Amino acid sequence: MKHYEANFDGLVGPTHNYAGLSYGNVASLSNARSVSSPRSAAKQGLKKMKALHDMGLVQGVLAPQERPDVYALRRLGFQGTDAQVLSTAYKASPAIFQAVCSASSMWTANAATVSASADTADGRVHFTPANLTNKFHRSLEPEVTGRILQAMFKNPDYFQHHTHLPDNEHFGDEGAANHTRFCQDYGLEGVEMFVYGRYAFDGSKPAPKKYPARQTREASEAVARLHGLTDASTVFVQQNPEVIEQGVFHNDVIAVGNQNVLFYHQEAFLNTEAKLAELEQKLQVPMHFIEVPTEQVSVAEAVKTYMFNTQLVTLENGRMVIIAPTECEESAIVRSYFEELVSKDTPIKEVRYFDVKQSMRNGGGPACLRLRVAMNDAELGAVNQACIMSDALFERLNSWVDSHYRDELSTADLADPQLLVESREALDELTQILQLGSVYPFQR
Ligand SMILES: N=C(N)NCCC[C@H](NC(=O)CCC(=O)O)C(=O)O
Repeated sequence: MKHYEANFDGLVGPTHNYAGLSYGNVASLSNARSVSSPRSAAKQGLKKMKALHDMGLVQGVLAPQERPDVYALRRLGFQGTDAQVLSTAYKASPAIFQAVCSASSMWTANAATVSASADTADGRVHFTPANLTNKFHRSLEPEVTGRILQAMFKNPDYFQHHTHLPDNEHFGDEGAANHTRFCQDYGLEGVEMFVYGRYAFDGSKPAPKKYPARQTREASEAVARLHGLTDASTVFVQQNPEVIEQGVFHNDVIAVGNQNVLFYHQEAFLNTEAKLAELEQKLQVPMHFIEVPTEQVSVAEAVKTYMFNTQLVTLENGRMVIIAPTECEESAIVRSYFEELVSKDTPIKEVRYFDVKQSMRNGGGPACLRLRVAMNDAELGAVNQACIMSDALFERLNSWVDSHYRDELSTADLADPQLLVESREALDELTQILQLGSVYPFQR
């Protein structure tokens, strides 16, 4: 039996825009109101997916959500035809209006937490969509995310889907961005590391004061319980509140792991030494802990370049490759750090740079764009094959983007009622391409 770690990347939606919606996310705030290009954003994402497919990895596609979210506006009391709802909301409350237009579901590292069948009590792959309660625009995602995941991972013999956690900040859950699975091999039992920013029910514990800690310890524990993980196969680690204050709004902005490698910044965690010792002891496999010292790369430089928001993937020959954004190549500090890293005695042997600038401007690097699912042959065979990248699907999706996406979008363009029509036409066709069925509210 073979085992894989598949990456399911979020397809950028037709309303991709920069609205400055994420307090605590430096890039989102500093690029607010810039003009975006949904077409080139979607194509940059597709190029990365195709490149990983060409590297011999299993690559999948996760569909975006329906935006503008007219249903959310109706829940908030805006009435009339869809066009009237959009125009009255835009005039009455542009900030709420922009929030319901965000294409933020593209960052599928926040779509869900996924546990491999080798780790779970019932031997199935478990999925819990993230509730994303900390940001209104992201809290609109979990229901449709759950439906899309169920349409992709349908077979109940292999896949178990949970409802997202209660929609309250006490159980704020941001999904796989704060979760990393370590293992010797993808098919063997691993240890799942859950990283949280604060305790919800204990105010005496450390927490950031300025920027929000989006993930709570209680949420992480609830997901581990739902997935049937044992104490022996989990480690709960708190993020250093000081890095949250510097723009590390998810742990995947400051650390990335794969198999028995953890690549992380010196300041990423609290109680680092004891927690990493616990991880290694539970995994019972020697770990490569690659710690980047502050004196070599500051937290600010790491946040600016997203050197940890990288994908660490294992090729068939066993070599690990870092998939990094071009911002890392453009930084003399980070580029030379990587040059030195690949010459050292660790499994990481190469760095490949990708232009995902359209996503980076909203604080989303290569790692944000993908959801990892470790699977064996039988599980992979049970996945909806229309969602698995191939040369043909790459061509098909590129021409789909060409025929439906705009070249440019400013925040004012979001109020154009035609954008809703275009978006729904695009998504309707997409559900046929990816064979998802009627997952969107407008289709039900
Ligand atoms: N680190 C990971 N895994 N994901 C990145 C998510 C970026 C996203 N940005 C936004 O939602 C900005 C949207 C705007 O400002 O228009 C967020 O902050 O939740």
